[in-house]
Amino acid sequence: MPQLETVVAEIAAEMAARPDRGTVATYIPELGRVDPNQFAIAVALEDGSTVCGGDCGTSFSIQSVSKVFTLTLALGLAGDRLWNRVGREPSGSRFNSIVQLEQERGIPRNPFINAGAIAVTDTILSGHQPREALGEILRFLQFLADDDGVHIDRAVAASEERSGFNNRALANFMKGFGVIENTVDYVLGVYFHHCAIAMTARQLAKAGSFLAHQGRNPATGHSVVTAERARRINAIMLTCGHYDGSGEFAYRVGLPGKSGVGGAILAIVPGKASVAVWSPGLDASGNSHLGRIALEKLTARMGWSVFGAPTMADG
Ligand SMILES: NC(=O)CC[C@H](N)C(=O)O
Repeated sequence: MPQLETVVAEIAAEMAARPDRGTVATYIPELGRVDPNQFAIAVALEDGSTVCGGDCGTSFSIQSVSKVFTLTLALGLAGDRLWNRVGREPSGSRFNSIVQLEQERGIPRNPFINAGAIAVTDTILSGHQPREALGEILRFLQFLADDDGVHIDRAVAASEERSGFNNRALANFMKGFGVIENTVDYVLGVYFHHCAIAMTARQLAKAGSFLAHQGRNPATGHSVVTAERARRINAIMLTCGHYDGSGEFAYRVGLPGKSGVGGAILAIVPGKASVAVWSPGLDASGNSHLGRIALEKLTARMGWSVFGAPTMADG
């Protein structure tokens, strides 16, 4: 097996040189200003070390990758009752689609599409002021990354607040079905701000590490969730983490993963590593174009797919 350091350096160099970079999201205007010529990869390992390549110290908007962490918090608060208001099936639809909600009585298909994540945020908000709920989410990420530098990008949050008509439609529609309990504007305020959390690839890889190691963060020694819960979150990441691109991601990369429209992907190699990649240009499903290609190369070269190591016949 090649050395991880060599593979990461090669991938960072290959990605920096590629002309095809995808298209940055513009429906949140502030994200449209990000330079697509950036790429970062960080691999957090069981011994607490992190192997990095590219723009690893640059903060980016984690967007929907935050939904892995809000799901973790909401399961901690509500346990399996959470599944009464959000499903666990892939949607096969775009991340912000509304069509299934009417047919399925306002219950979103899974916690990673926008509707599902808004319902999860509503669960975290219950019994709190919006500011407190947001503080809980931010502190959870700082705790997991073991780094107080994790912060909220207020300009991105304000930009989404101004342009989030689709999410307002989803939240109001669910409120009409009685699925959202709190004031819609409060729920959306917390949702927009947790999507606007900014992290570096190194911080994000470390924050995801508990999912690779049976619920325990190896860098800090903290038990975050039970092994069973970590396994189940990974299962939902594998089946739903890339929206209507989830099948393609499983086929090409073969890892539980969660993407965001800021161009980040968090991918989990169970028992081995937590990997964060970031490149702002997206593919047609709204997932990082080069991020996915980089992960495909990493899993192939390291033999890290959960579906089995490559053989000589793979070439
Ligand atoms: N896929 C994403 O990252 C979507 C998150 C974004 N904040 C939205 O709600 O549209």
